[in-house]
Amino acid sequence: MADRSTPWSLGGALRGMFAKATIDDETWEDLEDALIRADFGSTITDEVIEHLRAQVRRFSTTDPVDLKRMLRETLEERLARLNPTLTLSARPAVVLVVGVNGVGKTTTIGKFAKFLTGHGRTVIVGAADTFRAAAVEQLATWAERGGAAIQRPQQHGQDPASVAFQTVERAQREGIDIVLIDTAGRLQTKSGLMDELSKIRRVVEKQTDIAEVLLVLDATTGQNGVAQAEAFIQHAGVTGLVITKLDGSAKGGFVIAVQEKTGIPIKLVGQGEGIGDLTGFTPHVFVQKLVG
Ligand SMILES: Nc1nc2c(ncn2[C@@H]2O[C@H](COP(=O)(O)OP(=O)(O)OP(=O)(O)O)[C@@H](O)[C@H]2O)c(=O)[nH]1
Repeated sequence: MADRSTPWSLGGALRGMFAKATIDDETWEDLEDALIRADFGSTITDEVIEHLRAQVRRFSTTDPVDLKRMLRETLEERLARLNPTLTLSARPAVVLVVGVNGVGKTTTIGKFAKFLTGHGRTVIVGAADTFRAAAVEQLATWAERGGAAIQRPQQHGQDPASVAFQTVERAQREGIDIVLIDTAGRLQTKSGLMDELSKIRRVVEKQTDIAEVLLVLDATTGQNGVAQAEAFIQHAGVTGLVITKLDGSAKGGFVIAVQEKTGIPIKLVGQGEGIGDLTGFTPHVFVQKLVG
């Protein structure tokens, strides 16, 4: 993760508590407040506190430094229950990128392309959000910055599934390693959107397996954003989450809550508007920055 100040860190909220000589009632109240404010949600907060109280009793410690270490271990253990590794070994590996408008899908595709080309992979982006010409142009700009080729719709409003098909076909013909397909975030109806996604899936699956379906979520919207993305979680066969805009969020606990709530692993994290501001997700590194 980029080395910069993290607004989502619990460091400030926990500082007073860990500066004390011993663990007391106030320590537990402060910890609970800090977790709730960071958007862990009440269930995870209660479970974490209960687990830590039991640990503190078990090891008969009164030292806040021990408590801090236990907090890190507990959060890391919870985050590490799911595997954050991207499965991109197929040739080509096809990745569908889904999510509601405005969460940072286009930007994420550009950053992800850059990340992959930086690791020596060749990438093509498919513009399967075909109804907004401006969206195609914006995607083309990001694809170019990421060092990726782009498959554009041949006419306005072309069937998104046919653009996806042509993108995969071109990757197969030209020996391109990774296909990133941008999809629409908003249609008239949710069922229309889900039908469109299933059609893309059906068409592509005739050509090759789909390697990943990545759902992009905006960290600044917290739990509300998860509710908005519910249809994707239910129907789109999501294999991984991308959390964007973590740099502008004070809700570090959202990262843990969202993974537990959806049961889907976080695979990428965006922390800025620059092309280099996307990294893989490493629970150990994340928790170090979260707890301090
Ligand atoms: N600070 C910050 N801003 C981000 C991040 N990712 C995306 N953004 C910004 O969020 C806004 C929306 O990003 P887009 O990539 O256009 O989002 P989209 O989901 O494709 O939206 P539509 O094009 O409307 O479908 C842009 O202003 C981006 O610069 C991030 O990790 N951090």
